[in-house]
Amino acid sequence: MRFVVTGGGTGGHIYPALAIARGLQDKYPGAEILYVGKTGGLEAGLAARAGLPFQSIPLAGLQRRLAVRNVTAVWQAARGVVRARRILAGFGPDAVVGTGGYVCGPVVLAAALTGIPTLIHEQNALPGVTNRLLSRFVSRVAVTFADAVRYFPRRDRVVLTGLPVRPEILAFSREEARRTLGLPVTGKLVLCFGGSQGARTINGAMAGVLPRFAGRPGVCFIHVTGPAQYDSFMAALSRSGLRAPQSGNISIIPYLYEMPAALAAADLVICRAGAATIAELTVAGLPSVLVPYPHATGNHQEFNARALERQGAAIVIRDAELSGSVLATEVEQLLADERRLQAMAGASKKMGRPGALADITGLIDQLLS
Ligand SMILES: CC(=O)N[C@H]1[C@@H](OP(=O)(O)OP(=O)(O)OC[C@H]2O[C@@H](n3ccc(=O)[nH]c3=O)[C@H](O)[C@@H]2O)O[C@H](CO)[C@@H](O)[C@@H]1O
Repeated sequence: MRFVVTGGGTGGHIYPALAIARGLQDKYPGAEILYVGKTGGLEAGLAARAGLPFQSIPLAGLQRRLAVRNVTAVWQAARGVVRARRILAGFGPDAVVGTGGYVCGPVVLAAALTGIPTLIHEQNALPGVTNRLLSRFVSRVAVTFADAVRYFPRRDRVVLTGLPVRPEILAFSREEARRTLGLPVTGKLVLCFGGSQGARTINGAMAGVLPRFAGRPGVCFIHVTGPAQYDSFMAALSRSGLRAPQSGNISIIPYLYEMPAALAAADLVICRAGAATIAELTVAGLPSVLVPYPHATGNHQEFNARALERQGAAIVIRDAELSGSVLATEVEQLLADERRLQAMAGASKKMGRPGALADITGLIDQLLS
């Protein structure tokens, strides 16, 4: 079997493509997989690290407003389709899978026009432009959120699968996870992080929240600042009397490599609303306070967050309304209300799709027969 996977621009598009590639390799031992990405994109390095051969297409991104650069971009996209057709003719894939980002456009379109079975995966509750355009041509659209379905005109082709999460996320029991992290087995753990870069406003609010909980029995905090903001966060915190990164029940770190263990150990999470983060929260069945990143394209993080809020799985605080006292009040109330926390955890778990990868590779399998 031979497959092409394509998707690029940000990790948010690339990691699901790599997860699907792994799923296809497991399902079809010996399958050959080619990653097609943008020339000079982040995907080239990540595909190489995943051991996948890579071919590239030169492309410029479209500007959202009317711009001269768009003429070049459209011209490059047309040439991209020609280049993609050549790559596909040379490789001869049985199916092509796209996970969003501009590069997906020419590759998936060229495949669809040549009659190769195609599937695209949409990570967010508000679908991206490329996937919306492509949905008219592809064989199947796999979505992460039920809320995304209405944006695709050909609903009969849309299937709710969820977003494939890294398998380690489900590997820990709560006790094992707490031992791994050196935390007490009893008591509540509040985990707080921004996206992979950290979040300035969440850090600002947490500098007000943490001193209120310092030394309080029965609750501990892990706060992840993001690598670039660690020093300024520690400086801000020391002004309120907390100096050490590890003081009693509070632990402050620049980046959390043990995310799977931390999610298994946590009782409440405070974070942004990126699609991968939300897939992980719901697979783990965790209640959350979500602060969507307000500058994400089309404000899609707010759509992601509201999808959880509507099901009772999360509380949403808008970035502009976040402050130390707003967040501290919310956390106090949640920690004091075990029944509410349990109800939110149950709602979150219901939205989780641990079988997302199997469902996606199953859909691809159907397209082959
Ligand atoms: C700023 C922005 O536009 N981000 C977008 C980007 O998300 P991006 O990939 O940046 O962010 P996500 O929230 O989707 O994923 C973050 C990932 O980093 C991990 N992590 C984070 C912090 C840490 O200390 N350790 C750690 O392991 C999380 O567990 C998660 O797996 O693409 C997603 C999918 O299109 C979108 O939904 C997001 O809105």
